[in-house]
Amino acid sequence: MAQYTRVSGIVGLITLQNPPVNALSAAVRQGIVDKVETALSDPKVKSVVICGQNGIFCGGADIKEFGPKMSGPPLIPMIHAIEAANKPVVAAIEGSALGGGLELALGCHYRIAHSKARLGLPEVTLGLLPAAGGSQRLPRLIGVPAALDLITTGRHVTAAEALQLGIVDQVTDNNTVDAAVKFALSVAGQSLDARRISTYPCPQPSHLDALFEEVMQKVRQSARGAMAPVACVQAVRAAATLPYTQGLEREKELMATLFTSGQARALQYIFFAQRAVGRWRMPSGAGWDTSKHRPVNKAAVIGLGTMGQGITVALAQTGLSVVAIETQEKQLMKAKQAVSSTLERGAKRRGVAPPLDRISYSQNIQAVADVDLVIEAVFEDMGLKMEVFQQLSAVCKPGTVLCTNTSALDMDQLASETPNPELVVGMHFFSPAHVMKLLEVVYGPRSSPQAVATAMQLGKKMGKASVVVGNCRGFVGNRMLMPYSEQAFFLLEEGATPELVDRALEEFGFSMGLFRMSDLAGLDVGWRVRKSAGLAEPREASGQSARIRKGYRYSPIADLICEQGRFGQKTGSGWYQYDKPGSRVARSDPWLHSFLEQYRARHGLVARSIDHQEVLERCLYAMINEGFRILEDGIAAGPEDIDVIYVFGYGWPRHRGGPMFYASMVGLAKVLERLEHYHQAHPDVPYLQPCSLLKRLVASGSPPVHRWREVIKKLHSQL
Ligand SMILES: C/C=C(\C)C(=O)SCCNC(=O)CCNC(=O)[C@H](O)C(C)(C)COP(=O)(O)OP(=O)(O)OC[C@H]1O[C@@H](n2cnc3c(N)ncnc32)[C@H](O)[C@@H]1OP(=O)(O)O
Repeated sequence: MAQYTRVSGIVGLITLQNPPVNALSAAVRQGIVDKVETALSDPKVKSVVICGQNGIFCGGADIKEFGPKMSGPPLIPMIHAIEAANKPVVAAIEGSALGGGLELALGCHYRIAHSKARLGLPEVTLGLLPAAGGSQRLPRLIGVPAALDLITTGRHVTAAEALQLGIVDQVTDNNTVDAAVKFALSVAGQSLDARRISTYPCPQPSHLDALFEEVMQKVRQSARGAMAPVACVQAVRAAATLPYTQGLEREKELMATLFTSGQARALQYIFFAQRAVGRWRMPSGAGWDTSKHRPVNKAAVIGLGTMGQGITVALAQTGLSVVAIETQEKQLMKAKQAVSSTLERGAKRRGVAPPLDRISYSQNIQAVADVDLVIEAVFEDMGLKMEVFQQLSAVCKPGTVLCTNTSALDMDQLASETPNPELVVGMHFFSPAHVMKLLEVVYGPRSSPQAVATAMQLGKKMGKASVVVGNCRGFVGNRMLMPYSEQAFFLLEEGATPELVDRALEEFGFSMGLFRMSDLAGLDVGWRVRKSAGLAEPREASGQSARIRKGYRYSPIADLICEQGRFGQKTGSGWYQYDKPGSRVARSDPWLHSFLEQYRARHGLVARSIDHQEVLERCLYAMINEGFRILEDGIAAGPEDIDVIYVFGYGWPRHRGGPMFYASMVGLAKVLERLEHYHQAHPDVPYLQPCSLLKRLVASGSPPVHRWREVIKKLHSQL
């Protein structure tokens, strides 16, 4: 797992070999220990180069091997032995040097990087800290503020930034190993006293306490209950205040708490889930490995409202030629200006030229005649979308993939408007589309695997976490949102306030509670959907029937709020009040509280005290229950798909791994028991009735989340 050769007569070359990313598995660590010993004991060898095979230095510790019983040589003494060597050791960094990979490089005496290499300590994103000496060496090398930034965010830096920070000694555009060998020859025999980072004093910034206090506050605010970023700050503080060996002890102590934590498990699960969703499969059996995508060089966006503008920006930033269509001249001009200034701002941030000339604007749909793929993003109205699809079918060249950016409409109905329904898929972007990472790629019964593969490939190119889902009302994300918000409305009827519900959800880790989020998104959107579904009809002001639809419990509270013209932030009031329309600071609203009291009185409801636990159980377990139904219906292929959707698109706290992973951590039997309890109390709420897949999983001993697919497969084969 590590190869050793002697090059240029006196340089020992150690090559890490563990495809695809040369992760530091037990075998690789053993290989490094053995080959370093060989090199150091060979009198002909005067210096050593460490590199990785296939153009990547090292992706860090092998995450798949993490567990209670770790075998193989530990990293800390291995890296220490390299640093203590009496012959210069040079790291030749190509591709990535991440986590343990960078820590290994920091143990070397010199670091040469290729100009395209990326370096970083992303352990925090896996619920860990750089505990192979990284939290102690990096601040000694580049100073406390820069080390805090890298370690608490886990961000990867380019070779150029690494050079500027002082992480690497040289950057090359040529063959990195050749450059490192040349460098190793030049430093052979030189003193290494000044090259061992662990012996450096840690640079002391002025106002050390204030700096740490400020960073800790920032981290606590953005981490929302995540432990790792806090531990990272504590570890760097140890580097700044303690001698190296004591700092290392502190690093070890902090890591011990993180390593076995549920948060680390959740974050590592999400790391693999994000990659697993790329291996998509449709119920027909066709999937990522059997379906070839069509090349997309030119795409069109139809409809330049907020969503269409965001999609246009995202496509242009990906390097595609884009035809942007908007029939209303005034809106076209407004959109052109908005798209251009977003592209200019983004380009300025990245220090590149804005890709303005990649976009052509038109009011005429004929302009899409030669594009490879179209994304329709007009107003959420089936009649309008059908009209657009009919026009597209007449205009587009044969084979053009037609995508609809609907969040809830039936994409199969749209497909039926075209002579080639196999070319139609949904691409559900999230607003703002150039920022939000999630993309739901929706297939209907007639969508071809090639059309799905094309949309998935485009999503990947755009840097989206793209998830393939089946066609149903709300797909996965919005479908699960229905029971979640319904429970929140019921809780208001029973005595809660928006503030109480939001506080419980935010303490759980959501970036925003449901009511604050709804105010931001706009309450009128849901109102329009409920009206078109025949739910939000004007009814008697009081009496049971006002709170019943189709025989089930319904809360008209949100409809009544909308009837008052309270659509959220944009109108200056919704579930909260705002200083003025468009203002973002939500304030508790006495009007809303007295409205709730009057509402309860009118309907004969007696307010009771509701605690955070009930808020979480009712909102989250109802949502999770729907997640199980989605799996049962085959709309999502596995729990990972649902979890990636929730973490990347709905603000679910990443350190809790997504709703389905969370259910497995809580215990499926407990989730089932609480759902049964609440369903007994509210028998007229179907979302609380435990779904049969959940019962089946509990009956089969609540297997871990990665084994649910087996149970689902068995269930489907019996249907
Ligand atoms: C204590 C803890 C210590 C000392 C650590 O080092 S923790 C690990 C820190 N390292 C990381 O967090 C890096 C994780 N990896 C990546 O960011 C990326 O994989 C990459 C930038 C190194 C390469 O990206 P890319 O080319 O896009 O490839 P993929 O991300 O798709 O990965 C390819 C497959 O390799 C698997 N992989 C990647 N890194 C690791 C790892 N450190 N351990 C185990 N396996 C890893 C990844 O899961 C892909 O495999 P599949 O899931 O597709 O089977």
